Amino acid sequence: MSKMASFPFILETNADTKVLLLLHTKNHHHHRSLKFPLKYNTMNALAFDPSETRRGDGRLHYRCKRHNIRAVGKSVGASNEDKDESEDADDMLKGTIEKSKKVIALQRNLLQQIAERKKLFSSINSDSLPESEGGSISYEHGVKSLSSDSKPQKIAINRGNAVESQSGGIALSNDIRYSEEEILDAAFVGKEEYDKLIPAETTSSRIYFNEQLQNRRYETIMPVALPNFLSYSTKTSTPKVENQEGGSGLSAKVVSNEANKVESKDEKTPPLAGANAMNIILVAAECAPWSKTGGLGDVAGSLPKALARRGHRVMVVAPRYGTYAEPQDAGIRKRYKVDGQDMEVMYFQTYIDGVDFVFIDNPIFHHLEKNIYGGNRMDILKRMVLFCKAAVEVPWHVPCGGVCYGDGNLVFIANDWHTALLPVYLKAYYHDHGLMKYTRSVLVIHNIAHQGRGSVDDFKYLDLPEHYKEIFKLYDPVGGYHLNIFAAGLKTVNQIVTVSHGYAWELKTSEGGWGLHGIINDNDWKLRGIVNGVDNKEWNPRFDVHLTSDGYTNYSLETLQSGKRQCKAALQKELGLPVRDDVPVIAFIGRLDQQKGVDLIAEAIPWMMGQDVQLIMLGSGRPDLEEMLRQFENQNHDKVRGWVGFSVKMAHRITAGSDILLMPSRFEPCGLNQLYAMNYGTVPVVHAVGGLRDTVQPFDPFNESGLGWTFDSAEASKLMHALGNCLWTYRDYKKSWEGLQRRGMTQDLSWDNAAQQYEEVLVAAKYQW
Ligand SMILES: Nc1ncnc2c1ncn2[C@@H]1O[C@H](COP(=O)(O)OP(=O)(O)O[C@H]2O[C@H](CO)[C@@H](O)[C@H](O)[C@H]2O)[C@@H](O)[C@H]1O
Repeated sequence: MSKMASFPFILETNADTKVLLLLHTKNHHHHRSLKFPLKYNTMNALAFDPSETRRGDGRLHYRCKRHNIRAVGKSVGASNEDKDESEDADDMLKGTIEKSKKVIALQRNLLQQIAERKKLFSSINSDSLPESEGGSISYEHGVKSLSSDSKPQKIAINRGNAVESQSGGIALSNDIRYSEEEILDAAFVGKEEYDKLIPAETTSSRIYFNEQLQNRRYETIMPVALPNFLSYSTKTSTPKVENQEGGSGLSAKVVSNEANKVESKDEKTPPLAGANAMNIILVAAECAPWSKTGGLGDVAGSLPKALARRGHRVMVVAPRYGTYAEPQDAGIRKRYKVDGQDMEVMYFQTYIDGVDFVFIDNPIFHHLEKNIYGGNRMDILKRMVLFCKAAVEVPWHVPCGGVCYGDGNLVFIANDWHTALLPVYLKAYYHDHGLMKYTRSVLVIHNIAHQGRGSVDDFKYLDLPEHYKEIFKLYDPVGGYHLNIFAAGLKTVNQIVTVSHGYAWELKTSEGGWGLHGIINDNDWKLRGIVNGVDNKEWNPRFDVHLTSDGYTNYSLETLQSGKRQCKAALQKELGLPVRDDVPVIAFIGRLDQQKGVDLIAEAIPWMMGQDVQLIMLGSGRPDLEEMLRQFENQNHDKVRGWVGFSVKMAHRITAGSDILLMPSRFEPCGLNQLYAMNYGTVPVVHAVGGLRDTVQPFDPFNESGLGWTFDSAEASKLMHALGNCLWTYRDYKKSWEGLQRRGMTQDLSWDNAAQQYEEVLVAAKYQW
């Protein structure tokens, strides 16, 4: 040390003086003691407390109370001993610089990987990417190739495994999970530990960081800071980085800024499925927008896209009921036997939003788009036998993007009784013969009320070995033994999902299981409830294409009041109702059958008509209920509109233009309309059952919380009571009403949440034997 200033003092600089610092840091969580050399000019701003400074053992001891730092200083060149220590210090300094460089290189590498993953996501996810990236994008039989001037790369979707980046970044085999402590310690540990922590093949490894770590704010006085690159899909603050050496040519701050840029481009990107990425084929009797009679169509059209966004290779297989614009003939013909008759199928396919849509074509499906489940029992059964037989072989026969999915790392998602034969065929035709060994299946229950029941004799149409008959046989106290397709599917499949937690519970009761509760209880170990999501492209007031004409308008949370008012006026005008902003508009949308509780509305109509309200009902189904709707309108022409039919456009417009959505369902596995309603600032009044109970938290006026009104049993009086309270709040408590609307609109109802949970089920199925 060249000189000591008078106290209190600031350490003065001198070119060849080094200070060996013994650092004791302390915070609420841990004590750390570490040793490393610094050039003393890095700390020349530290004021030391004179009372703590003392001289002894030939070295200078300083203590800084404010920073809780003790310093032991030595002059370089003062003696041999000093020299040794100084050289030690030099070595340590060099070591630290080396480590810093390595960590910065690691950061740069990881940032590249992050950027590539982001691109991969965007390319799967977004149609608008080509413009925003300034590159070009081409779909070539499902292989999406993306080129941009700055960073040419090709992303190929691979057979048998999910996603691979050919530009060398992402893929691969090793899973390394770093805990928070490990990352923090990376800056402190010695070389051996450091090398253990960051293996040489890091660049070809998947690196995961737990969420806590991603969200944490890090500040450290160490020269190397790691944290910002850890925040892949969540926001973090920029860490404080003090890189004194700067020898790498890339400052950590630059690295951090790049990470922020990458992040801000697409903040809501969900995480990749990572090592869980697999091939998924969802098989359903309907798929929106091509075919839809209700919620199943919506789910088949939306869930696969959310799974694809997670990095899975995803296909939807549905029957081709009509002539669709996008899907093209894949040029493949296969024959299947149904009831002893050879039937040839063709395959039409298209690739949209990262999903392969394959439609199975045969004349028995034609002209049924408006009557998917129409015809007699045998007609439906034959359609479903053909459909399931063909669907289970699609991964072999239909090359999507030039490459078939294959049967390794493959999971089928079957839906409701219509496709419950698929897991049975998978087992009987393939697994039992050592084929498709690694293919698994999941069965989703959207509605247990429809089960594919028939006479036991119908078993012969299923084309299965005789010993399979037993799993189809079910005893019914009324009808005796019968054939039950849902029952066989539930027993055979690897995992079962239903569309809400509440319904998962109800299915196990004799009231909710519709005769299948015994089987569901037996298979409880493989049952899970996952609440449906909302397709935020389709059902979003901000982008809704049905709100762009006829006086309607798109709106968002910010423009909720004016936007909704305009939509309400447009709806009243379109339906010929008095255009009044102050009258509450109550809506019902749904299939007209016993399930939806339309009869409860009928009972409540006289009371409702005594109120100053407007009621709009849209539905189709049972002829007697359709007639009832017409009557409501005829008898209350100034207040009621009963639209009989199936109109997607009107469903959207009614959801946007109404104030209240009524869902008095007797049972409701999930219910999508109440979710759509909340997304549009329309307040739901529902029977608290199944998914309705799960998704509509009752309004609490004392705490200004909740999302709508619920009633606890399917009775008209309860409906009136709940609706009465709702109307009262609408009229007299505007602030509370706005709160309800806002809370509804700000929920995250996206499919991404559900997709993540589905992924867990698919993984469970994959590792099930
Ligand atoms: N007349 C009409 N015109 C236009 N659109 C109409 C319509 N009638 C109904 N829809 C639309 O069909 C869908 C109905 O979905 P739901 O989930 O409410 O009921 P559904 O009983 O069909 O579905 C079953 O499967 C879904 C999906 O899992 C579960 O949510 C649900 O509880 C279960 O009963 C909505 O998109 C709705 O707008």
